[in-house]
Amino acid sequence: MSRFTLIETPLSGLTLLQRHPIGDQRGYLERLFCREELAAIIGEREIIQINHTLTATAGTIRGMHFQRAPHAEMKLVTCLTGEVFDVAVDLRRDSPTFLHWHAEHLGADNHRTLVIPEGFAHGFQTLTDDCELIYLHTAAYQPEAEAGLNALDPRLAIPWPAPVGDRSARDRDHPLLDHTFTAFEA
Ligand SMILES: Cc1cn([C@H]2C[C@H](O)[C@@H](COP(=O)(O)OP(=O)(O)O[C@H]3O[C@@H](C)C(=O)[C@@H](O)[C@H]3O)O2)c(=O)[nH]c1=O
Repeated sequence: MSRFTLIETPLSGLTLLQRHPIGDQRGYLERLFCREELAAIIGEREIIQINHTLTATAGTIRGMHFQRAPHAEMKLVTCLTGEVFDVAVDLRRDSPTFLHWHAEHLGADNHRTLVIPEGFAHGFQTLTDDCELIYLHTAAYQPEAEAGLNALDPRLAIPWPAPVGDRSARDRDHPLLDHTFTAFEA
């Protein structure tokens, strides 16, 4: 029995997972990750770090973040409590969808995970209070390799669904892309 359906998105390599919980009278059990079932998208990568975040207030935006090469990583992003508008931006040099974004609602109720490969920036807006996300990472955290896009950059024009709430100082300071921008070394 398959625990996941893999759903392609308009951005090649960016995959949505529909998780299939196994329910009974007590509730359910579901897999958040399975190396064997996800081999087609995970390949030889290994999950080497798992992060958990709590975001207290609806409307908060975190991101858009990525790690530069050679520390680029794949992330599997899951929202276990609450609901978020989750966004990935294609930063791959020469990609036909360069700077295009794709968004999915991830939440406790829809059992969906977004698999964000190397070469994408990631961010989200909380749509409920007390959102808890869990991230599975294939590379170690490297603060010196961290980079970001401004979530409110007009060149990205991401239609955040709720009024923009709290953001970290770092995220507010990410510069806007200018007309000379062609690519990050993501
Ligand atoms: C990501 C990370 C942060 N930290 C520290 C740095 C800082 O003191 C504190 C909070 O970090 P940040 O402000 O970067 O947290 P946050 O803004 O939530 O960063 C996250 O944003 C989303 C959009 C992502 O995609 C994640 O990969 C991650 O970049 O935790 C670690 O120690 N290990 C880690 O792996």
